[in-house]
Amino acid sequence: MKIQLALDRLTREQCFSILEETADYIDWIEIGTGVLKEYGMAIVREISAAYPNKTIVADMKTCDAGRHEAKQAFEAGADIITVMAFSHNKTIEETLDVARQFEKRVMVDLLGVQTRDRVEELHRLGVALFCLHVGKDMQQEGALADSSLNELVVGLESLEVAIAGGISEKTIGALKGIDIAIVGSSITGSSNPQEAGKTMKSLAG
Ligand SMILES: O=C(CO)[C@H](O)[C@H](O)COP(=O)(O)O
Repeated sequence: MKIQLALDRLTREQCFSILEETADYIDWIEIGTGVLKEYGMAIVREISAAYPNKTIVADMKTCDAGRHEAKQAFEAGADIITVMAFSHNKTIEETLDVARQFEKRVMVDLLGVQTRDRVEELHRLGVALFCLHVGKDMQQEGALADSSLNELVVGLESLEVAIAGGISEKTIGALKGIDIAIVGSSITGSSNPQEAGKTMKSLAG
């Protein structure tokens, strides 16, 4: 399983310092939505230039104006952008179209999606990378990401599946059938991000 490190609620300096400590243990770098709102596409340009061998995920959480936002992020160096599952189909189609032009990818964030109907529809539209997601605010009520979320996508062909939502050293080992574990605060909030990243990588297998 790959590790996607989510850089959320951090300054530019903290992002770079954590990346320096953890780069050996992570596969994909996610520039979190809050970091994008603070620093814009400049930080996508900086991180993609500093880490040319990593896959750069810009957590745009796009839900409208898909063509524009996808172009903006891909031009800045993102390899993958996130788009919300509830977006209009036109938004999904346009982001997929731009991704094809740039030879990049779209990850559709299933935050809030509870039934397979929408997932199947998105799959028919050409979505091949999904993120099962328990949001930060849901986590405050005790919800955490686990393999049961996989029911939303199981059986759909030619998919890669990521999962996010409070993944920790205690839970990562039980994530069955998942391709990418998105880990944020368990690493970025640790007093020793390097050690936390190393442990996560070894538990991810
Ligand atoms: O997309 C996100 C929030 O919307 C986060 O990147 C994701 O939840 C991972 O962070 P954490 O491990 O701290 O939950």
